Amino acid sequence: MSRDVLLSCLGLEAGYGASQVLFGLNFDIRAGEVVTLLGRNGMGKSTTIRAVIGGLRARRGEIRFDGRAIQGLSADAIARLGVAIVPEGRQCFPNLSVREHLVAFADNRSGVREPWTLERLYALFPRLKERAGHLGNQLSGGEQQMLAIARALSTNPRLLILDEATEGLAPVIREEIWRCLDRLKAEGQTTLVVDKYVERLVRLADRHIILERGRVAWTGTSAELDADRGVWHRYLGV
Ligand SMILES: Nc1ncnc2c1ncn2[C@@H]1O[C@H](COP(=O)(O)OP(=O)(O)OP(=O)(O)O)[C@@H](O)[C@H]1O
Repeated sequence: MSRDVLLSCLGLEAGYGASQVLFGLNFDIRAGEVVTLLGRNGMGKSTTIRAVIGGLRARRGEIRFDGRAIQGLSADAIARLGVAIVPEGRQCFPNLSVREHLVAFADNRSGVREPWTLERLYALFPRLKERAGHLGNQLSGGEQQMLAIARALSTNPRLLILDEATEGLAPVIREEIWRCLDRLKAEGQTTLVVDKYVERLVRLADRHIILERGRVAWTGTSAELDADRGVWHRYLGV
């Protein structure tokens, strides 16, 4: 049975000043799916995400979220519709405690019956419970990343987006983040992931979208990507 489309980009074009980066992207993400956006450096992954979250205006085309065109809305309005981003570089507040990060933005944007509570977030990331009173700038890189994910979840997003969330983390911490995403997937969290670790992403995600110079060059399931090393070589340089 096909699930409802939550996010779709239709002929999306975007860029910076005179340089066009996205040349008519088309893709869908259905409710409950975990989808990755892959591609070598500079192919337009972060630019796509910026356009989706309202940080960069689409020049042409349409971005639809839950059936509604959102490409003209502010980043704030898009966030309130239930799109949460875990940005590159974590961006925790240095002078807020862990607990404050998790209560200050709490909301139930997806209107679920059992929203994330502080207790559930601490159960997902026990380390954050141990650090509840620590300030953002007293946390390790891995703890900051967990906090960034937990903070995004505290808004009960309909779509969670992670942009290079494991960048610069030790392998053991990275795996901890992946396992948390496995659990979120099992709970039905729709997620868009940009990351480099294709081997691990094949185990985590349902589908993959590969960008090549601002266009969708390949899409397929994890089984299809796993079976075609030519695609890895051609588009991902691995
Ligand atoms: N703020 C900006 N101003 C001008 N050009 C930019 C800006 N951000 C990105 N670009 C350019 O847009 C193109 C796509 O960049 P983008 O960051 O979307 O790629 P990416 O696929 O996310 O790669 P990476 O993994 O390196 O972040 C690149 O040529 C990049 O130099």
